[in-house]
Amino acid sequence: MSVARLTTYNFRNLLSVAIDLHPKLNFFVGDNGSGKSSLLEAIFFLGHGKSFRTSKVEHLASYETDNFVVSVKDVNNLQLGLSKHLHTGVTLIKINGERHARLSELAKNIAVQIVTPESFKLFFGGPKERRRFVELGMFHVKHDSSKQWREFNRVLKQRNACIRHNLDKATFDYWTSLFCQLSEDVAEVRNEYITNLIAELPFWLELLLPSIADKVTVQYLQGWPQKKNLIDALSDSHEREQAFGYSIYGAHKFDVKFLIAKQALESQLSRGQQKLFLLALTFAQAKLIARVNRVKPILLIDDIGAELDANSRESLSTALSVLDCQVIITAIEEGVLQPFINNDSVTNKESSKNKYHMFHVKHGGILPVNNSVKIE
Ligand SMILES: Nc1ncnc2c1ncn2[C@@H]1O[C@H](COP(=O)(O)OP(=O)(O)OP(=O)(O)O)[C@@H](O)[C@H]1O
Repeated sequence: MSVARLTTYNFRNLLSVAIDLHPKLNFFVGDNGSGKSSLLEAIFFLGHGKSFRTSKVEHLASYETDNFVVSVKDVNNLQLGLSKHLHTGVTLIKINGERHARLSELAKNIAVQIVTPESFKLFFGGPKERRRFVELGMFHVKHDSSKQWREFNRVLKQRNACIRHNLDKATFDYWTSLFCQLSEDVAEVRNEYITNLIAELPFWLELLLPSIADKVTVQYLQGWPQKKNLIDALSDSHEREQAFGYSIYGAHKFDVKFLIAKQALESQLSRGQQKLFLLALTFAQAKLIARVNRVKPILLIDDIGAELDANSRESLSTALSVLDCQVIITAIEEGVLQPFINNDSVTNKESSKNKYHMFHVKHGGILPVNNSVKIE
């Protein structure tokens, strides 16, 4: 999907927004605290039903308001809307005016990916961000995986309760057996997804980080020792589990490791290079989502100037032109956008006017900049 019109109401500090977006390239420029990330957050919220920076959805409503709305329309007039009423807790999902019960219905029409300065810093630290990244991709590529994942988490909770309360052996064995089976199932689906993702990666690394492209290896760690059955690994670690009070192995403990010439990526690459690596991975995921789901993702890049020098932004601009998705970029200074604005392959060659849309963001208000012409 490519958003033609975005409207928001009572979202963070944004004044009521109703703007027309370019099908490919959009820039939002403004000072710190003007509302740029809030705008990306609104689009992200529509794609995921949650924020990328807080787990408290109530924080998304403008101060002293009780509800907020985000809706979009594409060029074919497909309308998607998501609103939240804080007082009742009700989330309203609408597709072409009709109510739907599940977010997965929205996800069939819209896929949103985001890269922020924080996401790249976290990505190469602990496993939490990498798990979130993989889960996001699987949500769009393997629709049944959400159901399987919910069931897995239900069983994990039961098994953890057995460990914590030291329940009888029969009950414990029952939940352990179910837990192992579901872990194996989840790990298999995930393995297939990660294999497909890794296959897309070299192309984007060649564009963004050519000097290390042929030195990268990616390892999928399933969540328990690779050479052991989960049931054996669990029984060998029974005492440790009891000391911790939760399941120390299983599909929830998966991770993905990135190595450069067999060394951990974070010890080999500079911060800017790590950001380019995460972008390459995000583009690989976007391509996979577009291929399998037949919905082109919308890519949000917050604060494009952070960590990237002019050469890196140049390479990124070339990669974006190949990606062929709608991209929404924020920046504090207009100057950092030059490589994107001047790249003729990124922008529409047929018309020098309809290259991109640029907006200035100020105190929550969003103003289109004149020379970025609206698509009629
Ligand atoms: N629920 C809310 N209602 C109204 N204003 C809010 C709410 N939550 C946050 N704000 C304010 O919204 C402003 C915009 O924040 P936002 O993160 O979107 O800025 P930004 O333009 O991305 O800034 P930066 O360049 O520093 O990242 C901040 O000043 C913040 O205090």
